[in-house]
Amino acid sequence: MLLRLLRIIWVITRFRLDTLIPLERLPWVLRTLLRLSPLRLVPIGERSRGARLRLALESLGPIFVKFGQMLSTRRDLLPEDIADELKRLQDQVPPFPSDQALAVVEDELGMTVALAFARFDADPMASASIAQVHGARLHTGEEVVVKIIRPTIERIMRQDMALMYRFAQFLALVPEARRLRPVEVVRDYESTLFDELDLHKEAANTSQLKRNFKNSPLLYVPAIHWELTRQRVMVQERIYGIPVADMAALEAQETDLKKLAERGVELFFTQVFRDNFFHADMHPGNIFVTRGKPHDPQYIAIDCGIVGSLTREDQDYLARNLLAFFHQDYYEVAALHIESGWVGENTRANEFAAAIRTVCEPILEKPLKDISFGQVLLGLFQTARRFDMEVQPQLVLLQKTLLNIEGLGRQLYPDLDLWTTAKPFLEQWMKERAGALGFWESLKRQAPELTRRMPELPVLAHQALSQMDQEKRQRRHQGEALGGIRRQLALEGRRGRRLRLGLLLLALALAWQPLAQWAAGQPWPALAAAIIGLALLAWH
Ligand SMILES: Nc1ncnc2c1ncn2[C@@H]1O[C@H](COP(=O)(O)OP(=O)(O)OP(=O)(O)O)[C@@H](O)[C@H]1O
Repeated sequence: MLLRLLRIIWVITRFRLDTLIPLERLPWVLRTLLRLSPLRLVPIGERSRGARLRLALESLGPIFVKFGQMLSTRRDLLPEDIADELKRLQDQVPPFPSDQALAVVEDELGMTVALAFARFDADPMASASIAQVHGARLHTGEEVVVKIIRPTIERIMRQDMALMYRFAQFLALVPEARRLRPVEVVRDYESTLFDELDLHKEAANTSQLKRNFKNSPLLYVPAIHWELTRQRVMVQERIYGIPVADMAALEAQETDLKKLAERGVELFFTQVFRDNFFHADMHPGNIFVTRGKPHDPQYIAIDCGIVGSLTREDQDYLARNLLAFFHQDYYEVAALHIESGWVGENTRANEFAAAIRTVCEPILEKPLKDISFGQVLLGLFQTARRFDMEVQPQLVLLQKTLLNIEGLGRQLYPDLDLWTTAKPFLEQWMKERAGALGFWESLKRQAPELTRRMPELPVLAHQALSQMDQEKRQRRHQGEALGGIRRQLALEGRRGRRLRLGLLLLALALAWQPLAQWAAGQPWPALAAAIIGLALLAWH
């Protein structure tokens, strides 16, 4: 640990990462310390601040490289020049030796490799910072891939994460850096990183995605071999699709690229709105296209380590905002945020709408084919943050996925009109949400809570009625001074009675079962008193 810390200090010195912190904004103690530190004797060199940060992360190893890659997508937090540089980060990690791979497999499966597989390829097909993939064949003759977690990665991860936390805590002391929420960012990273360590989770996500798209023309997901899957080993059906970035191969089989690009958008919105379960690591390396179906192109997805799902509120937020944007109704966007408490209730809708307009108008000015949903959402999050809205990590994950999907779609078919492809999805979803189906769904969801609160309903109904009466009396009092309002009051009185009766009936209907049980155990006088009480309540 100490050695690792010393190495990090050395890297910070060598790449003069201290220059990323604006000295003038530091508390005076830190400022003085840094001014006097021998660090400043090391020349900065000609490289930009982004390039120095990138090189520093690369020299600190795969966990830091992955962290940098994750940061590069947080354009809502980082300056553009740094985000651009971090995007260039590559994790070039050498594969681990095949005898170590075999040892992990045998240890996890509790049997020899020869017993589990008819063939196991010693040379890996791919090797990344956390896992390595080998080809193999089962005794049934089926070709599979075996994904194996790097043997020492967990220990390195724990060490590096502990250091990253320390560093984030230090950064949080600097007022300017606190805005970047360093500790939260590291915590987010930690949870996705450790999720990737457990291949059981990835396998479960894969199975779920497969079930969601069973028999779908949009997506094929290779099957998991559960009997050979453990926490550090996952065995999956091998696929032979065309990598989605291989334009030459897609064109050679005359793939309908327009359809493929549109299906990408459709796939994304189906995952987000129909299933509320989306693959959140949609980079081109994880997406393939089925061979031999050029006019009915189907995607294949692998690597479901990171998935996302939204709360119903966030789903609602997303759909309503995207539609409002689509209609360029910034005031509606602002009102939505205030109404649902996403930004402080003292926010002025006008000011907020103006701020959103400033960010989004230049984006929406472009021709449809150049508009990016992801950019629009990013602009919204950046603005909302200025108005003290806490953007949920799952929404950020979604926004990143959306940017990926758009990038992918436009690369396949540059004229892809995302809005037109997505609009029917959003509108259909809003219709279902607002219509009878949505009401039924929400009733089903709330049923347990309603049953729990049923016995309280008569009391709650009585409280509501008393309050209505009190308000009516107050208004009548004011109304006497204003003569002409009487007729209005009479009308309201009738409406009030109807409402009261309705409420009482509803309360009785909902509380019927517990009331009947209670009544069965009561002596006559108590029951009679209860009936008289209810009658008075209705008449009052
Ligand atoms: N089911 C499969 N069939 C064929 N090839 C596969 C399959 N699964 C993985 N691969 C190959 O192995 C590579 C790495 O797989 P995967 O993305 O699952 O690993 P990873 O360690 O998470 O990599 P990364 O971090 O780069 O996404 C893929 O790009 C693909 O070439």
